Amino acid sequence: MQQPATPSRRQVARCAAAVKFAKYQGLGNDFILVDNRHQLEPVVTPEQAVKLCDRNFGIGGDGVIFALPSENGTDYSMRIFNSDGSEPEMCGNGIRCLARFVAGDPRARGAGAQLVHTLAGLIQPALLPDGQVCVDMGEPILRGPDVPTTLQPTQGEAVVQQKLAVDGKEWLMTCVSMGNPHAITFGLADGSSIKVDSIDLPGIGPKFEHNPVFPARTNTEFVEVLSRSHVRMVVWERGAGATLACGTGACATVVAGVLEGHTDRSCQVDLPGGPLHIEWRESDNHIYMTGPAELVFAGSVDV
Ligand SMILES: N[C@@H](CCC[C@H](N)C(=O)O)C(=O)O
Repeated sequence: MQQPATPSRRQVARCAAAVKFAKYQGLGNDFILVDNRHQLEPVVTPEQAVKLCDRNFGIGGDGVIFALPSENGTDYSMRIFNSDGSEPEMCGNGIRCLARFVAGDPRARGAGAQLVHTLAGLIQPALLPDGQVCVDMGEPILRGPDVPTTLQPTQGEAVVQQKLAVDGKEWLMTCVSMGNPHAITFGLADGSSIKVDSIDLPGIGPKFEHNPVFPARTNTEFVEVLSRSHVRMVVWERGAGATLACGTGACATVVAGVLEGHTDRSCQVDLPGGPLHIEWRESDNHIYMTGPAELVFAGSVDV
């Protein structure tokens, strides 16, 4: 009779690997955060991230985010896996959450600024006395679907709408990169404006995300203008689907709003999960995003 195979020590160790995590949310955009500063390689693989993000069989989240060892003199590095296992360059709500997580005590107030290395360059979150986090997100990059161009302040008035046919309609899109790609629409080529309540996100979102004009896929923002300093936005995220908020998406929305002449440089962006304040500062061409980040719970999970 064949004996049942005895698992090797290595297999046992892998089965039993417990990963400590904290789940945070920024306006309902929720993440599983892991302190990975002891080693360069994330302790969770993209495949394991998909399982951890599953809302029925896992912890549940829009992504898994790692604080990694410092690079280039920064305080630490950040990487993220989307809930589909893909790796984006940046995450605005996520970096606010990570900044509070790394600061230690989730109730810590005003712990000062951090310098974080990301795949989108250097990003600087600062914890505010009221518990919110203000992030210097760096400079936006304006690009059409294929040719990236660094956006200079002197080009601030340029209109960059491009027509894109999706679902039998011609959408006017402005594409802005915050390190990760965003396609923003305020309306259709026939002159009609977006009403966010009438957008069928699950129906239409994937048709933008996987449109061949976006070789790296895209995040898509549908924006309704309430005033020059106040917009509503819903988002279909690359690799995560409909989320309650998207920080990089809110930043890209205000850049597009300024370029298309809809908004001022300082603007409140209302998302399904709540408001973010965005300022595209003229003096340095950087975008500053301010919003909340809250601990949901912490624990340990076997991967
Ligand atoms: N929710 C994030 C963006 C996360 C990355 C995005 N799904 C992508 O693939 O680019 C944010 O708050 O910015």
